[in-house]
Amino acid sequence: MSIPAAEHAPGLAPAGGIAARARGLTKAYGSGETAVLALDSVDVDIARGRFTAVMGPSGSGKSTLMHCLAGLDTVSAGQVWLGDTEITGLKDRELTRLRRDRIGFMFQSFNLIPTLNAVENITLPMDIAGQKPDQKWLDQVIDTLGLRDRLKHRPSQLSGGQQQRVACARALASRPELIFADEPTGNLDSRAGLEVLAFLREAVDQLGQTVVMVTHDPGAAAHSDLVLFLADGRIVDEMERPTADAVLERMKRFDVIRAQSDGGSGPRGDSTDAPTTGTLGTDADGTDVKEK
Ligand SMILES: Nc1ncnc2c1ncn2[C@@H]1O[C@H](COP(=O)(O)OP(=O)(O)OP(=O)(O)O)[C@@H](O)[C@H]1O
Repeated sequence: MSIPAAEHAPGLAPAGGIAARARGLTKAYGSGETAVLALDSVDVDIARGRFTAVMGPSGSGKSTLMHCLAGLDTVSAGQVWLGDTEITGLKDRELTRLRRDRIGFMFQSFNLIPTLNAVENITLPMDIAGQKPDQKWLDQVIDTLGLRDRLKHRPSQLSGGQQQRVACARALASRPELIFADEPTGNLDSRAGLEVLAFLREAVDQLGQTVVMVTHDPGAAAHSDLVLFLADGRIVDEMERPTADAVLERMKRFDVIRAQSDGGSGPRGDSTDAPTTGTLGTDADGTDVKEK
């Protein structure tokens, strides 16, 4: 169930360690009549050691939020911190190093190097950085992800789910402060998607990692501890201990509001990706494959 607004503003952590935070985060694309306000003065805390999902209709600003929090995109106004480091204002070079050393990434397309085998892909970012992996940690990650007997395989010799597990291990290898996953199950069938979600969950529960995942899928969001809901570039709600059904119900309300306000179309994209009951179908806890 949604947390009543009276307790604290949606997106702000009540207590505990903060892995990343933003204040007044604003991102505009373009200028003049074609300008789009992708993020509208967002205040958000990402709690350390938790699994946070970000949901919202298409064009609501989910990817932009992730990119700005991860230092992959510049902001128009406001401030972003990773831990105690303010990243807004860092030079490109410093940002590159910060991303490399302190953040792990997973994307819908697994982004593995086809000519490298699994273990080479996993350690590639650290190799590029000239860092030696902590072998004990690496072993733990590899075993947690069930990749021990696949380490010498190239991506083409692995299933989609296994490839995403390699990408997950690559994101975890340097023991980053924060892992950003953008639709990590978007290219997987529901079984492989479930597997990856379970591993992300384990990364949080057993390895103490912090994960932020953008998703369109209520079933995927149900694996998180907290769902942040974005609409029109703002965090409008949050849900602790989400279930797929509760997330789906919340997403449907965006459809209703949109239908009431603009008849179903607007400047931020002319469709919502809030799933219908049908997309959940057989796997309320699973994932559905979404075209982007
Ligand atoms: N590079 C860009 N140039 C111009 N507008 C952009 C750019 N990137 C995003 N936008 C706009 O900013 C808004 C937010 O986009 P964003 O991709 O963050 O939304 P999203 O919630 O991730 O959408 P989706 O669920 O469809 O992936 C949209 O209106 C989008 O059209």
